[in-house]
Order: sequence, then structure tokens, then C-alpha cells
Amino acid sequence: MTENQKHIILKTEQLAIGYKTKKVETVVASNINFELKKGQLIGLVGANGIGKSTLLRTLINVQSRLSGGILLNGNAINSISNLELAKQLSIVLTEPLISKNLSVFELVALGRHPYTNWIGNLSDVDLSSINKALELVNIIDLKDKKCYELSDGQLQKVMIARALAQDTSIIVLDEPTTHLDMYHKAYILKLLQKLTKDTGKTILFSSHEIDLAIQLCDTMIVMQKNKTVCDSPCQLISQGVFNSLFPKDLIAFDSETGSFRVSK
Ligand SMILES: Nc1ncnc2c1ncn2[C@@H]1O[C@H](COP(=O)(O)OP(=O)(O)OP(=O)(O)O)[C@@H](O)[C@H]1O
Repeated sequence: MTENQKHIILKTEQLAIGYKTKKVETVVASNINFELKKGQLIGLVGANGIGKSTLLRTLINVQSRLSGGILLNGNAINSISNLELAKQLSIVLTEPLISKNLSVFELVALGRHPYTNWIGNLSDVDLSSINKALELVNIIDLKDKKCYELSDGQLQKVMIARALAQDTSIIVLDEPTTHLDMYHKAYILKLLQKLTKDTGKTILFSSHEIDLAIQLCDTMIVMQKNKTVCDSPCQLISQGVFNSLFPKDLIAFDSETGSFRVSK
């Protein structure tokens, strides 16, 4: 393995994603090729219905790919056992499925599930990972609160702490800023950026906050009708990728400021 390959956490090769029934195969996107490196913050963007959730579900192995390959830390993702996968990849979904009756500490402790014994006893290592995760996300003072007492922004931080406690090389988040106000959208994405720097983890998130993603991400994956591209925000701007993301009748991308503006 070369030095460069060592730093590649997630890689797709000629990946095609979509839906298959007995009779029909619907391709949502194909020819998806990218490499996500250690310690990077990666934003996945594209118009409504373009296939972001389908791609994320395929990358985390909850949905089958149509063709092509996905390598996680050098191994084909479908060859990795569920337990091993949970030690390498953690997921934060939009709607927390877990009971809000749990305390913040208990919810974050669930992140240790791949490592605990069958009764779920927490070892010193587990306790230290949980406390470190609470500290990294700055929610130590919330640890005894019940999750139903939290605001959406606080709950999102708790879900991120749970993923951090899972101690994986990559964290995947599906639209982590949904339901949040402008300030908290920026807060959560800035927190994700800080976490990549502080922990060396790779963090991939999907979002409609393209302006913020351009400012904060190392790399962006942009899904368009006929192609999916992956590069640094600067390169993508100079290639004019954002100009063709939406119909131009209403909003246009301004490459000077790196943001979208409503057409007058
Ligand atoms: N379970 C499903 N079966 C068949 N087609 C589906 C299914 N889920 C989504 N699709 C279709 O796949 C395409 C991509 O949907 P997807 O939800 O991945 O887009 P998205 O980019 O995440 O959209 P949004 O930004 O609106 O959340 C859409 O055409 C959608 O109708």
C-alpha cells in the first residue's frame, strides 16, 4: 500500500446507485468515483431528488449498490461484517430513532455498543471515550438531562457525540442541519470542521447549505443530473460546477463571493 492509499478512508469505483425491483432497475446516478481522505470534512450537495440520500445509504451499506465498488479502509464494504463496520463507520441520521427518554449520557454511551459485552457493561475505556466525546462537542453540562428536554440544536450535538464515542475513522451525517436556524446551521458545520482537525476523523455530510459547505469543507461531492464530481470547493467554483446546479431563472451562483443570489 502506498503512502497516499493509506490515507484514503472511503473510495468508490465506477459506482452506480439506484433501486431495483424484480422487473425494473432505476439508476439514480452512475460513474461515481471519489476518494475521501483522513481528516477531511466533505460536503455532499445537489438539488432535491438528485440522489444524495440514496448515495449515503449505499455508502453506509444499508442499500445495495447497482454496480461498481465501495472500499472502506481498503476493504470492499460488502465483505465487512456488521460488527466490524460499526467499528469503522458511524452514522447520524436526520431523525434520531433512539428513545428521547434516555439521558444524554446514556444516548452517547450507545455509541460504545460495538465494543461492550452482551450486557452492555461499560469499561474504563468506554467511559473515557464517552467523556471525551461529550467534551469534544462541549455538552458535559447536559449529560444528565433527558433527551426530550433538549432543543433540536442540542440534540444534534448529542447525536454527533454518540458517533464520536463509537470511535470510527469516518462519520457520515445525513442533513445534520435540518430544523436548525441560520446560527445553529453554521455552528454545527463549524463544529464538524473542528472535529476533523481535532480528531483526524473523516466526516461526510449531506446538506442543502451549499454556501456554508463551500466555506468550511476541504472537499465537496456535487451531484448533478448527468455526473457526480468531487474536488475542493475552489476547484469546483473555477470549473463552474455550481453555476449549473439549479435552473437559472431564480437563483444564480456568484463565483466572486462563492454564494448564491436571487435573480432580480
Ligand atoms: N425507496 C425508493 N424507491 C424508489 N425510488 C426512490 C426511493 N427513494 C428515493 N427514490 C428516488 O430516488 C431519487 C433520489 O432520491 P433521494 O432521496 O436520494 O434524493 P435527495 O438528493 O436525497 O433528495 P432531497 O434533497 O430532496 O432529500 C428520487 O428520484 C427519488 O424519487
